[in-house]
Parts: sequence; C-alpha cells; structure tokens
Amino acid sequence: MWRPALSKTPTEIVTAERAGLLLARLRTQGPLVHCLTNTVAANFTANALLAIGASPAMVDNTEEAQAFARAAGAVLVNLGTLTPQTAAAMRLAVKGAREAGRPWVLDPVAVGALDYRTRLAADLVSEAPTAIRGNASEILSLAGETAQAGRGVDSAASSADAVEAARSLAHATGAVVGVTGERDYVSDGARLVALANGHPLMPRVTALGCALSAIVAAFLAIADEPAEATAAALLTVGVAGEMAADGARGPASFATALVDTLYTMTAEDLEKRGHIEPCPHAARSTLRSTS
Ligand SMILES: Nc1ncnc2c1ncn2[C@@H]1O[C@H](COP(=O)(O)OP(=O)(O)O)[C@@H](O)[C@H]1O
Ligand SMILES: Cc1ncsc1CCOP(=O)(O)O
Ligand SMILES: [Mg+2]
Repeated sequence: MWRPALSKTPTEIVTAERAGLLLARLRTQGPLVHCLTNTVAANFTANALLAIGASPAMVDNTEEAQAFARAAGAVLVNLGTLTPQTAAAMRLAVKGAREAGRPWVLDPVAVGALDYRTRLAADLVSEAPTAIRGNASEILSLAGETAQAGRGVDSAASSADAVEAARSLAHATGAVVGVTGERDYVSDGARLVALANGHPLMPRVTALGCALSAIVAAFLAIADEPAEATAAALLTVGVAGEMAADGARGPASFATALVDTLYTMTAEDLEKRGHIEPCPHAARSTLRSTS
C-alpha cells in the first residue's frame, strides 16, 4: 500500500508524525537502556521506561558497567547522587558505549551548583555524548555561564533564557542538547526547535526530568538521527504530561497517571496535541568549523 513519505524539511528537527513513528518503533523493538542513575530516580525511571516499551537495567558498578554498556541499545549517565564509585562506573560505561558505537545521554543533574559533579561533567562532555538533557541552570552552566546556577537539582533560570546556551553547547560539543522547562528546546548546533507541551505539575514530581533523559536514551537506541530522536522523546513526554494532568488530584496521582499515559498514548495523541515550533531565527547559527 502506498503511504505518504513522512519527510521533514531540511531545517526541521522533528514532526509529530515522525515522533509517532519513532514511538511505535520503540514499542516494537523494546531497546535495552543501561542506566547509571541516581538513587532518587531509579525506580520511577525504570517504570517510565517499561511503560513506554523499553527495557531498563540499572547497572552502576565498575565490574560490569563497561561490558554492559557495550551490549545495551543506549546508555544513560545521570549525575544525581554521584559517588566516587559510581563516577568510576560512569567513565567505564561511557568507554564501553563508545567502543561499541552506542548512543549515550548525559543528564547533568545539579551541575553548576556543586563542584565535584561540575568537574566530572566537564570531563564527560569531552567524551562525545550523543545527547545532553538538562534544565536551564544545568545547560547554562555546561555552556560556561555560571551566573544562574541552580538551587540543588532545580533550575533557577527559565528554559527561554538558556536557548542560546543550548545551541552553543551543541555547536561546541557535537551533542544534541535538550533544555527543558515551561518550554523545551532542542538544538544540534545548527537547527533549533521549541516544544510547547508539558504541565506545571511536572516539576512537582521528583525524578521526572531524570526519567525523561532515560526516555531520550530509549529513542536514541531505535532512531537514526539523534536530534530527531531527542526532540521526539521530549515531545512524547510533554504530551504525556498534559494528558496525565487531566484528572490528576496532585503530584502523586499525576506521577502514577504519567506512567499509565506513557503506556497508553498513541501516535494520534502526538499529532493532535503536539506543539512543535520551528525556530527560523536559528538560521543565524554558524557551521561547526567556524567556531
Ligand atoms: N513549568 C512547566 N510547565 C510545563 N512543563 C514543565 C514545566 N517545568 C518542567 N516541565 C516539563 O517537565 C519535564 C522535566 O523538565 P525539568 O523540570 O526542566 O527537568 P529537571 O526535572 O531535570 O529539572 C520536561 O518534560 C519539561 O517540559
Ligand atoms: C532530588 C534529587 N536529589 C538528587 S538527584 C534528585 C532527583 C532529581 O530529579 P530531577 O532532576 O528529575 O528533578
Ligand atoms: Mg534534572
């Protein structure tokens, strides 16, 4: 049967149709996602990954991390409750992922607010993450702007104020950068897209951003294009957040409804509710070689 090509224009990062297609592929393939994440987020992250159709495994010891990263579909490195032992495992997992050509995601939790993780993050960024997903303060800090460090794990800045930082970080590192908040932005250094879904209950649930970064890893595992995969993951979770908020009584019932929505939502939901705003002014961004 003939089907219309779900193509994008050369300047577009994602369309709702493409995001729906990737969501369906994720559910069919059920990628293994190797998570080195924090003790707050581990359970919620595993449930969110299972709900959307991926297969999570939390393996953060130095004996197994490198070999497991080589076997996984994608790797998540989240600095939330870092220790010297987990930091060593993270370095090994990144090594394994790179050896095997696997995508890996950095979630720089509280980077900028605390020194030890800020130094580790700088090292990890030089190991070519496929994508970096953080809140505005974290992305501003990684991009070298220290004035708006977060208060612990929460952002002190708005994502709109971190758009340029996201683009310059992507441009400088070659990673796709997703900066989240009331609006989410994704850049590969040349292109930029704004995603205007989500709900104010989302930052009222701990580890939601951590689970989002794990879902970015799941999309990267099954996709060909990292920027499209990252934007599709952010769009999916943003739309799921809006849907889950209908009928939620507060943060706890919202968190449960979000996991259920990741399980039930359809490509049609993405097409009906997804707000994708291409940012044409991104054209002023330069080619990597000019920096
Ligand atoms: N004020 C808000 N309104 C709507 N969605 C939000 C808001 N704040 C955060 N989100 C959503 O919550 C998710 C986590 O983002 P964020 O809170 O920035 O990350 P983190 O938990 O790492 O600080 C993203 O999907 C983002 O779009
Ligand atoms: C509360 C807390 N403390 C250390 S990690 C963590 C979870 C942070 O989760 P998120 O970045 O998704 O809000
Ligand atoms: Mg976070």
